[in-house]
Amino acid sequence: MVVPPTLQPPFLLPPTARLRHDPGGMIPAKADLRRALRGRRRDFAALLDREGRLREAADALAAQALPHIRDARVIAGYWPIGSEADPRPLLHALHDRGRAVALPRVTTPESPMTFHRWRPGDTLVAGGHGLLQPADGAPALLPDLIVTPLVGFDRRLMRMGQGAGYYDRLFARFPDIRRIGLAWSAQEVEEVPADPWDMPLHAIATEREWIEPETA
Ligand SMILES: Nc1nc2c(c(=O)[nH]1)N(C=O)[C@@H](CNc1ccc(C(=O)N[C@@H](CCC(=O)O)C(=O)O)cc1)CN2
Ligand SMILES: Nc1ncnc2c1ncn2[C@@H]1O[C@H](COP(=O)(O)OP(=O)(O)OP(=O)(O)O)[C@@H](O)[C@H]1O
Repeated sequence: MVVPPTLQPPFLLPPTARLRHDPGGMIPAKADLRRALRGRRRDFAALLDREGRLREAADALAAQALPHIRDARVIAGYWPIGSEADPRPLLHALHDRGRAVALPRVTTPESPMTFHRWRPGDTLVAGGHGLLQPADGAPALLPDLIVTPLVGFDRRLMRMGQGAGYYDRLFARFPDIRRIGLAWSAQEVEEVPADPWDMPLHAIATEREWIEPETA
């Protein structure tokens, strides 16, 4: 029997968290907000692009994040798709400083995301959703810091991603690994609707600032 994806068990959740907690009838809110925020991110990146400032913004993002994450030894980043905050200058800077850098690889929706070594110039392989991922031969690495792309975030350091659950499941499995979000400043909202399984980030970098609990 083929089980529809929505009925597959969320394996890592405690039984009480399996039913969506939705006291105020908020379930559509998350999907609506995700759509709105993707639109806002696209508009913001398009504006930067029109002004010829995308590279400058990516450099500013790297400058905000680098001082706070350069102590990590193995950093998991991501290869940007669409209008995501561009972490590439940051990944190059980390590599230049002798850090190991890894990129995510996903296969099926159920399989956990894995991380594989990336070095400048490595060939990446097309995955679904426009993703470029490390090739089969790239060695798997266990990061001590994860840099995650965001669709939206708030000052409590709660995040919203693609909604596929890859990062949620990863964070539940490795709660001790530092979780740093990257976003364009335009992706901030007053409050991301949080589900029981959502784990806050330790910090967020935008092209404008570094946001930590003390400064939030
Ligand atoms: N750059 C990047 N790499 C990543 C992720 C990500 O969000 N960004 N992932 C995070 O999980 C994993 C891949 N999973 C993904 C799951 C769903 C969609 C997705 O639904 N994409 C939309 C396009 C969204 C947009 O235009 O912004 C789609 O295909 O319709 C993308 C990636 C690992 N690698
Ligand atoms: N710890 C977990 N174990 C198993 N499934 C999980 C876990 N956490 C979340 N999920 C599932 O992942 C799906 C995506 O959740 P959510 O809408 O919160 O995504 P998100 O906040 O955009 O994050 P992501 O970047 O991980 O996609 C939900 O269907 C949820 O049931």
